[in-house]
This record gives sequence, C-alpha cells and structure tokens, in this order.
Amino acid sequence: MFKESFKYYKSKLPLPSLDNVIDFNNVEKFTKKVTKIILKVTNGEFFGLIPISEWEIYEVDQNPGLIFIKNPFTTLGQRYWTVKCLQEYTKKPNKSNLDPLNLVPDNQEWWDICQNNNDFTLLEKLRWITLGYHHNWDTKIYTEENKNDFPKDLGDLTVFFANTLGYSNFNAEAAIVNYYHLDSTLSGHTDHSEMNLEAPLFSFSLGQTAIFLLGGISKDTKPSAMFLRSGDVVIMSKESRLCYHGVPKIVKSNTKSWDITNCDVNSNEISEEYKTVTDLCKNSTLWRPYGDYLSHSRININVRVWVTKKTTLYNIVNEFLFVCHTEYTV
Ligand SMILES: O=C(O)CCC(=O)C(=O)O
Ligand SMILES: [Fe+2]
Repeated sequence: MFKESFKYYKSKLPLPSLDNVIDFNNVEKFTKKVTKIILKVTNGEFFGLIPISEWEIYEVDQNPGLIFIKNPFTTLGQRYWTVKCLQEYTKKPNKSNLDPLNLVPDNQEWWDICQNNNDFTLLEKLRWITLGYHHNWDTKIYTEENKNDFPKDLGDLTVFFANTLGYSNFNAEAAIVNYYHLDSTLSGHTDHSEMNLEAPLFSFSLGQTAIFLLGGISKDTKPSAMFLRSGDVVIMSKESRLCYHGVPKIVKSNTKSWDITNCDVNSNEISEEYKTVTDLCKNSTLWRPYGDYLSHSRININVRVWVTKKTTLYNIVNEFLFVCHTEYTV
C-alpha cells in the first residue's frame, strides 16, 4: 500500500490528484483527519520563532504520535536556518554525499565555489550532510568514532521544541540535512538505527513544498499524505516513531514565506550568538543567493537521535501530562 501511494504521488503522467493530501493551510477541509492540540506551555521564547501561544499544532488521527506544527518560524528564523544549512553546516568536518566525489578542494568550501563560479551543477549535487553522530549509510549505524560536535544553535532549537512538547530530557545529538530539488524524491523507509527508539524525531522544512507520506510499521498500511511547507515542523513520536515515511514529490510553492519583508527582518533584539548570520539575512544583496536556492529547492533538517537514554520518572510523568492536556477536535 505504501509503494502504491508513493508511485501514485510520484507520477508525472498522469499527474496525481492532490485532493486527499492533508493541507494544514486549509484545515477545515480535513476536520475528520486531524485533531488540534492545545499546549499546556504558552510562554517561553526562542530566536526566530513566533510566540508559542500563536503556534497551530495538530495530530494526524490515522497516525497517533505524528505531530505537525504549522510554520512557527519568523521570516528571519527561516532565513537564519537556510544560511546555516547552506553556508555553515556544509563545511568540514561535517560529512556530505559530496565527500567521495572529491569535487571540493580541501582548502575551499562548497557554497563559496558554487557562488564564485556560478556552478549550478555543483550546487545541485549536494543531497545530504550529517551532523553530530554521523549516520553511516552502508552499515546504518552510529559510532563513537564517527562523530563531531553537534551545532549548538540547532541543538538549542530542537531542545526548545522538545521541552515545549513535554520531552523534558531531550538531547539533540545527530542530524541529517536533506537537500531536495523539484525532481527529487526520498523513498519509503523507517529510521530505526538509533540506539534510543523512544525519543521523537524532529523535522524542520524550508523552501519548496513536499508531499510527505506517513504509513504504518509495515509497508502494508496505506499512508497519510500531507503537505510540508517552508517552516513546518513535524515530530515523529510514540506510535509514529518507527513508521514508514517518504517524500514522493516536491511541489512548487506559490508563496515565499521566507521573503515576507515586513515581518521581523529588521528586528534589533538579536543576541550576539545569532548576530553575524542575521545581519547577512537582513541584507537583501547578501541574502539573494540563499533566497534563489530556496526558490527551486527544499531543505529538511532531521534531528533524529537521542543516543543517550534518559528515561526518568519526571519524564514519564511529564509526557503523560502532555497527552492529557492536548486532545480536542478541530
Ligand atoms: O524530508 C523529509 O521530510 C523527511 C526526511 C527523512 O525522512 C529522513 O531524513 O530520514
Ligand atoms: Fe526518515
């Protein structure tokens, strides 16, 4: 069933109908498929995010544990993470699919070469990078020998989401950043290599829109299809943590939420840690190549491992309380 849906949405001829794809921008149409979640926590702030009290959060009824947060990022927040994913996280010692191809000389950076030489071919060749504990694609394992420091800013962001959702001991230790173009797909898979399979996965999307499929623990379950747009956050927790998922199609978005200039692009209250990159984001000339990239690509940051097992009584109680305070139907 998963494969069938994947093929259906991937097809170019005939093009699929997108009528059944859950659209959180038009949630009234899907009241029988999603449940709105009201958080207990309403205060707390994090750089680049709108206040928690304004977050729109849903759970997909057919997939308990699949939590969707409709773009909680500000314009500046989306720009910040885009710049980090293209210009900084792509640097060594982080690993990428380009490493074995030897296309980037040791003393140079992928993003700089692409920009200086206008090298669109090299730009499009980047498909993934890994951060922290590097996922070994051949053995599908993480090891102590194959790890680097996890970026503090991305760790802090993910922990902020985890704490807000009731995962009070979450510790971001590894991530995969996926780079998609308009013809890219990601076939159905489960993420089961992590040592701690109880910890949720956090996924942050930027740029073009994905059709995301989430099925069951075997390929026999018909998956739910949903749009993931720029800024949307998906959390695969509980029963959904080990379910089959994939991206059969990228669709061109008709809005650019990373380009709404009257948002907070000019905001001044930015802490030192974020200042250099945010200055770049606010400068329309310096921002342009990043905006151009987003206009034909999608970036997905998948913070996916919590190697350390930190189940405490406090954790269990906290997660239980979170569930108790959430249920109500749209
Ligand atoms: O791009 C996405 O939304 C999903 C990525 C994913 O499933 C993965 O990196 O394991
Ligand atoms: Fe995955």
